[in-house]
Amino acid sequence: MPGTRGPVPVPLYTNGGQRDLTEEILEAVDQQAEVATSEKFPQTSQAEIKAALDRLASRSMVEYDTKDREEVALTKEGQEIVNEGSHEFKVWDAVRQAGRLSLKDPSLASANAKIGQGNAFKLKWVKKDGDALVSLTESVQDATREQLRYAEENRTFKDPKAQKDFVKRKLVMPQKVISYVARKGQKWALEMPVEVTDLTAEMIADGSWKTANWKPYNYKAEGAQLSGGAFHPLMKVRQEFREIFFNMGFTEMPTQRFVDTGFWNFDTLFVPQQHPARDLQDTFYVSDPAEAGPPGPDPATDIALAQMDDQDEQDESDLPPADATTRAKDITSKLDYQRYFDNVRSVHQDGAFGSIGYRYPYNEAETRRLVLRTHTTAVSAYVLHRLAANPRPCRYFSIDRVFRNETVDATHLAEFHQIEGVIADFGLTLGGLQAFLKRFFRKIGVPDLKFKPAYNPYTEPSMEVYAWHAGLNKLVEIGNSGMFRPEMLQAMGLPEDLRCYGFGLSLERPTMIKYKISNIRELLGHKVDLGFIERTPAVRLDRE
Ligand SMILES: N[C@@H](Cc1ccccc1)C(=O)O
Repeated sequence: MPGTRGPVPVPLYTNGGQRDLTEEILEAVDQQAEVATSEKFPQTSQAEIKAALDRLASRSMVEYDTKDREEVALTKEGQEIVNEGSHEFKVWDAVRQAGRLSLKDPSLASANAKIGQGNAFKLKWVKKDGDALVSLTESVQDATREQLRYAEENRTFKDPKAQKDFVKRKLVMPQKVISYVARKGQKWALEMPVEVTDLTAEMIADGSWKTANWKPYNYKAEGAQLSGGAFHPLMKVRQEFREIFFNMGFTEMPTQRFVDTGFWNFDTLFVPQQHPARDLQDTFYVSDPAEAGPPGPDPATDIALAQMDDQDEQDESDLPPADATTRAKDITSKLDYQRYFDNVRSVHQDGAFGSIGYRYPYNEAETRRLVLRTHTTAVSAYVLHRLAANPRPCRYFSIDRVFRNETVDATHLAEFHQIEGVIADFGLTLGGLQAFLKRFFRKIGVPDLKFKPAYNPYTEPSMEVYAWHAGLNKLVEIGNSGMFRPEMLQAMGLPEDLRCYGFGLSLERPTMIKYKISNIRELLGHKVDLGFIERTPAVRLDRE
């Protein structure tokens, strides 16, 4: 019944009847113009006092200043002297009680007793008499003990020189003490008003929101930590690279096949079957099952590829668009895997397409062996072979895992991510590859490349790509590249004048540089700090 009800009472004060520090501070400030809180609340920690003062200061109820001063606290030894007397006092006391105290007496053996003895001589409290000590006075004034007693009570010395001396003797320790001096603030009140934080329907209806004591918004408060999924830094950098590739007209290759055959991983790329890269020390072989069937189409890859690719073809064709499965099958039907296999064997064994071959007996069993792919070029070979169904200029890329049987150290793991690009076109030249690489690396903020001739079994010429590393002050290798060999492409059934660039680099290297990580195990593996993964911000490659 609006109108019949009075304003909703907004409780002004609260704290459940419990006395707390804020209340005590308010009371103290009410009684005294200025309150030195550390003296007023000697039992309360400075951190608690500060928290209470901050609560009051944020409401302008009090103001406070921070003061720090130096105090001394007794060490264990200093406390002992206060309790029992100084070392020299103890020596004198023992001598006095004994009348004569033999120098060999066990009570004079300790290090402290030696110090005490020396001091007692200096003070003329005792003297040597033959092989014993005798007292020279009936009573003494133990100044060391008195000074320490004063320091215990007052946390300081009367004489600053004495303080220095006592610190040096490790009888007291200096300490910095922070304290606060509080006084009334602009909105002084003896009790903490309740601050309203929620606007309710009632407050709007009865107008009490106008006079309510609103809690000011704290712009300095940090937001609550979000918990939830987070992209791995590698995936963030991968996304940057993907966007660069997409912007440059590349299509992404499906790379879900971590296990591949010797055929696609090595043979199609003319890595000879005896090549050291194929050794157990370098490559992980799968033992169960150890072999695949003969080389042939992989429907999963084909359909994924058809989903992303062949859009241009579709656009140009008069036929209604077919679904990816149909298109994948259509492409497969135009490919002759047996002939391709025979061609690969011929190039290895006897030479073909202008190549003299490696001239060794080709072992078919090696082609079927299952391996964890050692490079994503295995996928590029598969995709290039499919291009033979419809040879045309195209650009493909992939960014995914590869596996190598390497000794794990600060910069190497047994698996890493390879970024790979492939460009097929008619009449490509090596100069064009260099120009492309310069453009590509400029987009990720790496100018001024250097190229060094290199060797890959599947590219000729091949070039390692180097860039100047300002931090290390030297050229560092950042990638590998080349033009795929004609006997590789022609064996696939691609036309003679269709040429192909290939290049690859690791994803880990730019990621480690961007996130300033020097040990790869901070990025991958069981030692990774999940907090780091969760909190790392996205990076931007310095895209053009
Ligand atoms: N596969 C090469 C990269 C590469 C790809 C294509 C052509 C040339 C080189 C590597 O592992 O380093």
